[in-house]
Amino acid sequence: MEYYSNFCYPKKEYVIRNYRKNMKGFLLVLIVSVMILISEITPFHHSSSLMAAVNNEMVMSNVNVLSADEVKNALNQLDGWTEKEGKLHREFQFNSFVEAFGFMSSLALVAESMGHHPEWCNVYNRVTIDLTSHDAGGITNKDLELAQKANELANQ
Ligand SMILES: C[C@H](O)[C@H](O)[C@H]1CNC2=NC(N)=NC(=O)C2=N1
Repeated sequence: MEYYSNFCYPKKEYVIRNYRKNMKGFLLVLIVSVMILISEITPFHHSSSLMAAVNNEMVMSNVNVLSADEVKNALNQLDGWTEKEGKLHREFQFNSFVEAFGFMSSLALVAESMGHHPEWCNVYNRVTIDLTSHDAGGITNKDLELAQKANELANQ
């Protein structure tokens, strides 16, 4: 009975205040949960998956393997690039390792933003690049695009 004396037991107002505080927290959690639930079932959610579908469509439309003639014609516009073992191939030479590596860093960012990555090799001031689209199983427009970007970056 000592334990329940006025001295130890929290005052009535304190209990009520704490209860209200807890209720506030509970309501907040409830509101956030309902908001998450609503966002999952409203068109906002669908529109984001719609955008993903549109993006995917754009990516997919770019992955047709080019014919031998198409590659040959495209190579006429691409300085320094040849076709080697079914891949676009070029060797770049720079004045130093730092320049070569700077070029690779810049092109790496372009490649990442395109979701398309080169096979490449760096020895001191030389960077050898081979481009093919692994998913499509041959050379595609994405390889031409990346080759063009590589030329632009190397000429800067
Ligand atoms: C899922 C991802 O986007 C694909 O695997 C990408 C990644 N980078 C790629 N890079 C290259 N060169 N060819 C691909 O087919 C390829 N596919």
